[in-house]
Amino acid sequence: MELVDHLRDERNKAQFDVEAMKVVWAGSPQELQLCDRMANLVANHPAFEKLKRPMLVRKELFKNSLRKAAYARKLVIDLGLSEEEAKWLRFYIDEPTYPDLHWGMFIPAIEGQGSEEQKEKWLPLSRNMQIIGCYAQTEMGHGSNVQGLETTATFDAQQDHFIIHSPTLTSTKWWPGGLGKVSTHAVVYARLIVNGEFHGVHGWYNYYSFSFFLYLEDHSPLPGITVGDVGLKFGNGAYNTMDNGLLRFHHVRIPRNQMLMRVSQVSREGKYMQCDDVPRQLIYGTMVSVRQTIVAMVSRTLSRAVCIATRYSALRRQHSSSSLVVPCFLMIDYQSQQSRLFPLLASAYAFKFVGEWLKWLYTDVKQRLEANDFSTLPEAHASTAGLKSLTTSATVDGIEECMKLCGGDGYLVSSGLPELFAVSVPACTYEGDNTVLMLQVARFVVKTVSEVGYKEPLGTSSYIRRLNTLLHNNCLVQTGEDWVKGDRIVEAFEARAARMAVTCTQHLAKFQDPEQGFSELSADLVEVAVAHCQLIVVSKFVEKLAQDIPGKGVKEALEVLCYVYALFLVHKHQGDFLVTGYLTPKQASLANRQLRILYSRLRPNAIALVDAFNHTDHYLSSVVGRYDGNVYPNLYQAAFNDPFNDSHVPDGYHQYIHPILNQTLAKL
Ligand SMILES: CCCCCCCC/C=C\CCCC(=O)SCCNC(=O)CCNC(=O)[C@H](O)C(C)(C)COP(=O)(O)OP(=O)(O)OC[C@H]1O[C@@H](n2cnc3c(N)ncnc32)[C@H](O)[C@@H]1OP(=O)(O)O
Ligand SMILES: Cc1cc2nc3c(=O)[nH]c(=O)nc-3n(C[C@H](O)[C@H](O)[C@H](O)COP(=O)(O)OP(=O)(O)OC[C@H]3O[C@@H](n4cnc5c(N)ncnc54)[C@H](O)[C@@H]3O)c2cc1C
Repeated sequence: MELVDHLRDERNKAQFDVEAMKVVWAGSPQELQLCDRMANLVANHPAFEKLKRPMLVRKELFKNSLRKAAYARKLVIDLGLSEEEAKWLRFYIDEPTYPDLHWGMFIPAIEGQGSEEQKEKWLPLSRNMQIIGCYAQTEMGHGSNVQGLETTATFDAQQDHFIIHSPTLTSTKWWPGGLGKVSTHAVVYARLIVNGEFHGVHGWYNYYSFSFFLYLEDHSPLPGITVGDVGLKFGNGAYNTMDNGLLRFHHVRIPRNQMLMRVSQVSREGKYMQCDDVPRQLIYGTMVSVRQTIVAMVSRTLSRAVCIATRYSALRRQHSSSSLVVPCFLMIDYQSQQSRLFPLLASAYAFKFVGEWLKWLYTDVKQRLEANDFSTLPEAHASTAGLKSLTTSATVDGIEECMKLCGGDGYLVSSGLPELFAVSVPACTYEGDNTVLMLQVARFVVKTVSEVGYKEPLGTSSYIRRLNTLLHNNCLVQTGEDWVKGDRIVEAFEARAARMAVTCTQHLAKFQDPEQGFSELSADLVEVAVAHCQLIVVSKFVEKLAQDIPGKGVKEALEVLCYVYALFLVHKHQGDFLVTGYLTPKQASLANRQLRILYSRLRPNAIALVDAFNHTDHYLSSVVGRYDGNVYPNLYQAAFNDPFNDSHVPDGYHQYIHPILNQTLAKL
């Protein structure tokens, strides 16, 4: 049977080489080939079917996800997949499960915080999955406030043991993924006590991680350990495939050598030693690593929602403004639809490129750390924290907007958007609450501004070197066209970030107690951090455009996306640009006018730009976002695939409807 492409006309409008854009999106031809192979492996394997997921009750859902993870492991072994291939395989299976934490946090924690001897012992076992681990940091009473952790690890020199204890209810480990039912081991963060002394009790660094066995061979918990799942979470299916756990210790003994000992050590005699030169922030290193991974991945989540909403918008017709009866307008041709959709499309590309850059930064920092060069750690912390916060918040808001952009059908589970939203929302909280992370960025920016004159700002904060120019030279834009110049755009974002940072730093200086000032000004500080992070994203997009980008029309299409992203932000945050005095109202309105022109330039390329994401229908799992655009018959069929439509007589009909119809309610 011949397949009809309902989006063919839209695809024919493309003004660039879609295959070349696929390479740009993937990062390289090799990455494209790798992702394509893994996506299709998953799409064509019946074990990874996922449409029924939202209909399953928790226990079935969980069993189903264990089955998928086991199949995935089998594929990894049978096909001899590399760790990189296995990572993409998990990604396309598209179901949060314990291996995410095992590979994403447990192993990196041992790599980053274990001594050479410990790594030699535990890493092979972990990589072969002979042990399965999780990352148990958060407690019931202490999430963002890592300094408040209460779990204790008391050294017993006589027996060469640590005694791990949860002294209060609020010290219960709470939330760790994979902990509830599956993990055999955990990296646990605890407060260290040696010879009756808390180490660095007033410092921020008095927490140490320990690797633990949690279970006996029959998978019953070890004596002194209480473990379970925290309970059902938001959304059908969604994150409920993960066993986020709770864990309590009652004076549990573990050998001394299970303390991860790269940052500090406790000797056989009970002597506490900090390793020279190694900053204690390394204890937080696993979080830096995962925040970077989240940024690298989140653009794909947004691209998925945008792909669905763009395809549906390019198919569905509504009435024109002149005739309320004849349906003739494609939704995508409404200016108002474009002004909501296209900035999200541009954001997906922007986040992809900033994610690539962050990966580079993190790789560089990791190499330096291995050589005991810790100089770029503060920038890595600020950039990973800030970009994790910025991109996950924008993505989650973007998915919700895409749902609305599809009208009522976006709200159907079969659109794929509700579950995508539910599974993505916690990214704003896990791995650091987004506001708390922005406050970390603000600390970094304010500190950099305060140190001007005696410490050279580096990397992403190097614009602060030109503080004088940025504070005093206002925008030179005179026409709309002036707004589509890379260096002009970057300068506008630099000036806005610098001016907001300086104003806040000056306000902070008026407080006698800096911490009180920081707390009182925290809402403004978050805005400073957002401005700094948006500058990073815009400047990395502009830098990307300066590279050699092969393929007919590819660079031009990306330029439009870059300016849409930047000018949308100028428009949305025009208050910042105006209040700081950098822009005049006329220049702000020129930016908005130019934005409308850019939307019309983007319009013919819209479908091709989402095709370039190369998403399979399996990954999208959306009736309204299907590649062939054959939406309506499939939407109709999807309704009848719902088990609720198996019968016209639902459970309870005879019991509760008949008495109403027959006027026999009194018998109930
Ligand atoms: C396809 C598969 C992909 C797999 C990916 C896995 C996905 C898994 C999904 C979910 C997993 C979720 C896991 C978790 O949620 S784990 C728990 C995460 N918890 C948090 O993130 C807690 C957030 N809180 C903190 O990070 C900290 O408490 C804090 C906010 C940073 C504050 O800490 P503290 O009060 O101790 O510190 P100060 O503010 O006083 O800062 C002191 C100085 O240290 C610097 N600093 C802080 N953090 C770091 C860091 N991480 N790295 C480097 N430096 C750091 C800070 O800047 C200060 O420096 P200064 O120079 O100013 O003294
Ligand atoms: C799905 C999911 C998976 C998770 N997986 C893991 C895991 O594998 N391992 C693990 O250890 N943890 C895990 N967590 C826990 C997660 O890291 C914490 O939820 C997160 O760090 C936030 O902490 P909290 O929940 O205590 O929120 P809180 O810190 O209580 O924050 C609540 C509110 O207070 C505000 N707030 C808090 N502190 C400040 C401040 N200093 N200044 C201004 N505002 C503030 C926040 O902005 C937020 O609005 C997971 C959480 C979820 C939801």
